[in-house]
Amino acid sequence: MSSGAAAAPIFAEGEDCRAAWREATAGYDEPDAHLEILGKPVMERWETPYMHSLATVAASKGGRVLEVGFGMAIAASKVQEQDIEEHWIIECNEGVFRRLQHWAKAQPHKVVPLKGLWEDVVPTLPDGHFSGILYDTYPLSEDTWHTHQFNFIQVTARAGLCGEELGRGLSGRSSPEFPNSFPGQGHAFRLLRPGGVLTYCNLTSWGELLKSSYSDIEKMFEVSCSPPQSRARDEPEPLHDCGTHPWGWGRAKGVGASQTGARPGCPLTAAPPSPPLPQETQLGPLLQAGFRRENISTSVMELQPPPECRYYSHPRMITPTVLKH
Ligand SMILES: C[S@@+](CC[C@H](N)C(=O)[O-])C[C@H]1O[C@@H](n2cnc3c(N)ncnc32)[C@H](O)[C@@H]1O
Repeated sequence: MSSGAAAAPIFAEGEDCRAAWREATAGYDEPDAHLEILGKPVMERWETPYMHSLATVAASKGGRVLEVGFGMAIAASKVQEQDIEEHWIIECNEGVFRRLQHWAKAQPHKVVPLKGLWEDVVPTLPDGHFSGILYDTYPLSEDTWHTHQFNFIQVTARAGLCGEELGRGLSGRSSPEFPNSFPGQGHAFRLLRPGGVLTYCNLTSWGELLKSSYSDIEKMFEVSCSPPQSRARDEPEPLHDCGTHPWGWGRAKGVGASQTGARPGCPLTAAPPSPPLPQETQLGPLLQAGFRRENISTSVMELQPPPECRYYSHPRMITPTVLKH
């Protein structure tokens, strides 16, 4: 790959691959070292130790594991080596899904392949169904490049609900659109049983942030922020800006008020937080979804990507472990 290609941004301004992604060719190369879809570097074999780290966390509680995004089956194969009962996998691309079906036939533990965008499949899955979740999909548009994982993690916002109601989960009612999505619970939190574990990544985002904004990968994940002290222990993090994080998270493109159903006149929108945090802060959405700070940890591994990798050049990679109490 030329250095020109290496320097090109992964997404051009306004680029949106959503409509074409499902039918697009899954470009696995001959040594099975790379997967490209619509010219995007979706998955590469050098990530193997990192994928194994994520898979080990996701399978660490045994039971039924949900994996979102199949790619090259690197993580999935590691999950299958663990002491689990079932392995449910969501994948939206046709070619990748065919590979998943073929791969599933040879696995030691039951595989449940689920075809479609996770945004369509996840709301159909029952509450508390999984002991572990591994979320590793791919941004399908420039506007979700840095934030798609938050759509899976953060509290579901519904038009007509003020941020305060959502943050406290007061209404506790589902919507006809998403019968299994309750305001006050993000998808990940809802799907996990108590004691279950979530792990996830967005390397296409994190690789970019580590080029442009951060040199310390743990800082990139956490960014220093202290939750308000006055909150009761069991109370979820309140929202701000009708669906945004109280310290400023959520005003990023794609997760702003228009998407989260902001209600004009919501008193929380009147006072913008200060100082705002960068849009990519990982901790805020996890806390807002109901996970507790003391149950969120990370481990860092050394792994040098090959120089030709377009999306990641940092020599360290971070594995989150997020336990549901
Ligand atoms: C980075 S790869 C996953 C790599 C995998 N963890 C591995 O070890 O090989 C991301 C996968 O997520 C799929 N994907 C992207 N967006 C998705 C969505 N919204 N719903 C379901 N699958 C999605 C892509 O087609 C791709 O196969």
